[in-house]
Amino acid sequence: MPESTTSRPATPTHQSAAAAKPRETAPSREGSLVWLLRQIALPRRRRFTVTALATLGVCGSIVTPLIYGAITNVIVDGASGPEPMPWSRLWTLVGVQATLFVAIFVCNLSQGLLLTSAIARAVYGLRARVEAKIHRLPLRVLESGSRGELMSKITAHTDNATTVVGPILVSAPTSVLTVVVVTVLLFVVSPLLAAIALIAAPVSAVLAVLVARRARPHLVTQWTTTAVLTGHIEEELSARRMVSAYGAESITGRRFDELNDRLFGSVRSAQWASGTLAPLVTAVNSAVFVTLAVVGGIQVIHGDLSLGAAQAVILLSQQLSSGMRELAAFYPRIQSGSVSAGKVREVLETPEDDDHGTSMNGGDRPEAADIQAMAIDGAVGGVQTGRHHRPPEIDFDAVDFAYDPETPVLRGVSFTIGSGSTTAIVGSTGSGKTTLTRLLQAFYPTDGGRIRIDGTDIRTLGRDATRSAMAVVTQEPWLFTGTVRENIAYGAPPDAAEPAADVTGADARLERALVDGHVGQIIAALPDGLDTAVGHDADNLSAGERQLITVTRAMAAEPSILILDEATSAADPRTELLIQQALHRLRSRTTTLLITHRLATAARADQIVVLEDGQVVEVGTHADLLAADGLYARRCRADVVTDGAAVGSASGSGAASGPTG
Ligand SMILES: Nc1ncnc2c1ncn2[C@@H]1O[C@H](COP(=O)(O)OP(=O)(O)OP(=O)(O)O)[C@@H](O)[C@H]1O
Repeated sequence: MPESTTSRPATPTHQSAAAAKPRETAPSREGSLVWLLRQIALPRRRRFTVTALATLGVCGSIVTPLIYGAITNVIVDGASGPEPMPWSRLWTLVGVQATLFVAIFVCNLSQGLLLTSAIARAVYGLRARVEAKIHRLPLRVLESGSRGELMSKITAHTDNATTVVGPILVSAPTSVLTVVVVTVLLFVVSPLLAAIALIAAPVSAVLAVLVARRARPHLVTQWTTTAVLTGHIEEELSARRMVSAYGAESITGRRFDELNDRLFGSVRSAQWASGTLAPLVTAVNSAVFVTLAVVGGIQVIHGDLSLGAAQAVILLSQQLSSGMRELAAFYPRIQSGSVSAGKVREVLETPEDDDHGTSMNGGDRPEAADIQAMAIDGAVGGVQTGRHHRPPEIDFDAVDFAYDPETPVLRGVSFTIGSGSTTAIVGSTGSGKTTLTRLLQAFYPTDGGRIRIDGTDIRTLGRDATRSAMAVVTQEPWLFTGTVRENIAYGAPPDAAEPAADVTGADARLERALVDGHVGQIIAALPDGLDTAVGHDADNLSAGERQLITVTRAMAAEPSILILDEATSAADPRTELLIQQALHRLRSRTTTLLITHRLATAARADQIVVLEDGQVVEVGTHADLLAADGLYARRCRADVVTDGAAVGSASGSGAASGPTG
């Protein structure tokens, strides 16, 4: 739902690296292509029509040299023989030839159009499947891979893989058909000339294999480097201010140059390798062509062959060589396509979250309808409509978790957040606070223990039902390209079940959130108010403004569970107070998990959980914890010393009195 950005760059771990490797061995080249054709699966009738049209086109083209030959013979006989010129026969042949040209044109054109549109549709579907799959991949897989590589798989590799579909389905079979039929015809017309013409075939095939073998490693390097370069540029753009601040342009520039050089080298080598094929095959064919012309001419002089037949042989041999050239060029293309098909396959065959298969709990997972009913009843909330009656209770029960099996992050964490209450998690850096929120959002399964929402294990609820109840605001607010209004309304979409009927409801939620979020003043100061465009990095807004907009978006969602992870860290104390007051008003409808380093903020929560080194060391209200004089109390005293600001005494606890947030 509204926001689920994580605030920390991914740290690859042993476990995640293993998870990122979807298969031990890369799929075989043939395997990838067969797999790709299965994915593309053009409709049978369309395939049949395209094949029939292509076959007719090829047959028409093959017949034309024979008709040319017949026309030549009629003219030669009519001009030099005793009989007068058979004009009607000549015009008939010319008419047949002209009709054939038109028919070939129509067949080739309609075949090309039908095939192109069918492939474009199939690619559209394939790209959509890859995109949808990305959302179902376990987070570990996404965290461990490079973003550039993933982007390449979704865009460039998907496109490149599908460029081989047309050649596999149509060009290659029609080229084979041309070569076979032309060879047979050549043998019928003149076995000697046919044998000479065929010399080119094995030579071209051997050349194609040798060239493709040389090109393949360069193609692989080209694709891998393109992916790394894309990732590097993306990273450079998103961190451009930091890069400038540290004067690190030369460092990133050097890395860019290095990758650019590598890409240039691999592209040049791949093109050098595959570029030699066409001229080599053409040279072989030219030699064969000259030989045919000489031998055919001698046969005509000796009267062993008519002039028309010799002409037909030469034209047929041209068709033979162009068919073979196409087949030779097909091989490197297949190589490049198969590399890309393998990459796309890797994504689509990566095992998904358990959640999308069977529940870890086996058979006791509720049906979708049950979950919906629970959501409407308020059991798992109803973020989008605010239909829930009672915010849920959340129970962390002996939760263990590790990103990397060697390094436990959470150990036996247990605490309960009462319905409609606010629990603040405090603890040192790296103690596991954000990790707790990620587990609650079902981004990772727990290694031990349970997390329950109103008594139901979230693994039983399923990922989507669990998250549908939540709104999350992190310390690094995520805004998408659009207007401020769209960014806030993202949290309050119309009811999916009745979108038309709920437009007013969504508007009302948006208005309410604007008032509650206290963003009115800020929005009024923006050039176009609510319609101010927000760029990708929201550079035109301050960090505090961005946070305020994301908090407002979360409010517009009217969630039954609200997760605030250092959500107001960039806001000034007055703005923070306003946000806290607004969040306080949500309290009766929302169960809140609040992560903060500001103890003054934590002090106002109903319950404070102190986390140290992945373990709960203290739980209680601000007053309880001060009275216990443990770690929390010591931190409060240290805060007073360092900040000069009192967090609050036991008697003045904000737990019951103040706003939360
Ligand atoms: N995606 C990840 N992969 C591997 N290790 C991670 C990942 N995210 C966090 N960690 C590690 O888990 C531990 C707990 O991190 P977490 O973000 O939960 O701490 P935190 O208490 O929220 O810290 P902070 O107060 O700095 O935000 C840290 O040691 C961190 O390095």
